[in-house]
Amino acid sequence: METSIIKSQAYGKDRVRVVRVVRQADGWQEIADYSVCCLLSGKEFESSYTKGDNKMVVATDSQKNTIYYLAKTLPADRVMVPEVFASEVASFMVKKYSHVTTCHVKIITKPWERMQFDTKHHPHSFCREGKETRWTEVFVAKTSPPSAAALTVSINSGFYDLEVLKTTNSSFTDFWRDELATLPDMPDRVLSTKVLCQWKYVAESLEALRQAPFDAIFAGAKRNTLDALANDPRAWVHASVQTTLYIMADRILNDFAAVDDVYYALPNIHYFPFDLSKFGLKNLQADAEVYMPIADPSGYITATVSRPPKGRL
Ligand SMILES: O=c1[nH]c(=O)c2[nH]c(=O)[nH]c2[nH]1
Repeated sequence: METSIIKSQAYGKDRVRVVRVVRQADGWQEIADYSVCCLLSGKEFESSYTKGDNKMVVATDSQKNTIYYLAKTLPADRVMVPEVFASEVASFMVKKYSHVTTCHVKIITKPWERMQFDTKHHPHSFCREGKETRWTEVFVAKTSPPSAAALTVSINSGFYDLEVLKTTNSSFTDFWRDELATLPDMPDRVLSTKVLCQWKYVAESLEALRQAPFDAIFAGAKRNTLDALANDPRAWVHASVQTTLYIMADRILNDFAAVDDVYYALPNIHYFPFDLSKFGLKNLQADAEVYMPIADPSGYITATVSRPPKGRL
């Protein structure tokens, strides 16, 4: 006789690859290319885990079908923005099935960029530039007591794998010194990182959330990340990865009221000047020109940044 209890459960389909094309009469076409994960939870699924009873199980195959069905039947503007499409899928599941209490939808996008020839954008051809990957994660839940009419929603979005490098105007000096510290002060160094940036949206309702400028926020988060790293004129911003991270996040919070907090994970991928003194060559500190990138280990600098409590919207 089994005595264990289910503490939590969620099941569904992962890596549902769906591509939606929007064709305009003048030949201009848009593409959205997604990998979708859809997971359902609810008390009534417990017996499928504990008793071999599948009666309440919405097959993961049906969940996959629903994603394609919605990609076809929803108006294009509810499919082409990943946050909006994820919200549509999640709220559809929660509303359609009375025994589904929460639905979690994650979308990873494939960033096709429109081809450009002599500054002219091509109407229907795209290429993959191999840059960052945009993703979003939506949770829709029935409020308690459960009611299909009232849903709570939360959205996290972000991007990862934005690889950047700068060859000067980054430093790391005046850090804690003790018998375990061997790193010399680095008043100027190569800085390289692979940015993971994610942000949380604030909204009263699904309807209010639909108004958020998701695409502009994604573009702004990326722009602020690059601009803070490359162009911020204040020397202290470049004193460490920590300070640069803080300024990146602060800029996003200042630019976008719909963003509640911003999380960054910035690996500090070390590029150490190679010591060539044995060959009579100066290549350290101010003489550094030849570097050895170190795959492992890397630094790993993270923080979540938000507005101060009273300054929140
Ligand atoms: O920007 C940096 N922050 C650190 O905390 C750190 N630690 C380290 O060894 N190098 C660096 N660089």
